[in-house]
Amino acid sequence: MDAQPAIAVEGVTKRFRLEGGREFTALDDVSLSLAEGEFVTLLGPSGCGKSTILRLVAALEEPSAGRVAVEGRPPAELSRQHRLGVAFQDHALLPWLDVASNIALPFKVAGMRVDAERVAGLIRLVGLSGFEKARPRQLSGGMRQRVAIARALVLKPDVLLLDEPFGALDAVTRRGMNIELQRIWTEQRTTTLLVTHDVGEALFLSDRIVVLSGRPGRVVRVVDVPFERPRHPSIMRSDLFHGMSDDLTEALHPPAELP
Ligand SMILES: Nc1ncnc2c1ncn2[C@@H]1O[C@H](COP(=O)(O)OP(=O)(O)OP(=O)(O)O)[C@@H](O)[C@H]1O
Repeated sequence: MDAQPAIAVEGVTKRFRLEGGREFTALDDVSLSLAEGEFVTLLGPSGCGKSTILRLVAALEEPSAGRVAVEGRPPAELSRQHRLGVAFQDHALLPWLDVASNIALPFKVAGMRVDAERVAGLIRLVGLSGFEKARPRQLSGGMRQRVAIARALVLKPDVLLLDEPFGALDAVTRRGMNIELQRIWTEQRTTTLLVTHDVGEALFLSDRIVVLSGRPGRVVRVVDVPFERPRHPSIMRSDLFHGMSDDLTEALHPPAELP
C-alpha cells in the first residue's frame, strides 16, 4: 500500500461570494498530492488560484467541495498543533523585534519555551549569523525573507508552505535566494509546497511542477523535474533547463493568448 500523502488536495472546488451575491469559482476540481519530503511548486498565471490552494492547505480557507488533508488530517488540526510552517511574500516580521526574536516568535505564540539552540541553528542555516540583534528595517529584502523562512521552520513543521516568498526581490537576489532555499531544503527535507509564477524558480527547486490554468483554476499539467540533487546553479544554463523552461512558459501562456 502507498504511504499516506503528506498533503492531499482531492477534487477541490472553491467558490467565493462576491458583492451583490454573485458567486465566483476560483478553483474547479483541483487534485494534487505531495509525498513526504517532496518539493512541489504550483505554477500559473496571476489569479489562477495558486494562493487559494495554499490558503486551503494552511487552514485559512475551507473548500466549497472536495477535501484537503495534511497527513490524512484536516489542516485546521495541524495548524492548531503548530505543524504547518507558512511564509508569504509580505514576510510580516514584527519591526520592533530583532532577528532572533522574530524567529523565536512561533514558540511564544504556541505558548512553548523558546528553544534558543534551535533559533541559533536556524540563524546559521539561513546564513544570518552576526545579524541576531538586527531589526527588520536594517536588513535587505532577501535577508528579511531568510528570517521569514527560518521562522516558518522553527517549530519543525511537517509541511512548509511558501507563497511567492521572493516575489518582491530583484532577479539577481531572487536567484541567490533560490540557491539558498535549495540548500536549506536539502538539509531539512521538509515537505514543501511553493507558489510562484517564475518558471526558472519552479524548475530549479521542485521535484514536480503543477501547472494551473486561470479562471477557474484547473490543473493543466504536472511535470516531473529530472535534474538530480543536489542541483548546481549551472543546470540553469543547460539546454534541458532552457527547453523545459520554454515549454512551461508556453503552457502558462498558450500562443492563442499572446497578443
Ligand atoms: N476572499 C476572496 N473573495 C473573493 N475572491 C477571491 C478571494 N480570494 C481570492 N479571490 C479570487 O480568486 C482568484 C484566485 O486568487 P489567488 O490569489 O488564489 O490567485 P493567484 O494565482 O495566487 O494570483 P497571484 O499570482 O496574482 O497572487 C482571483 O480572481 C481572486 O480575485
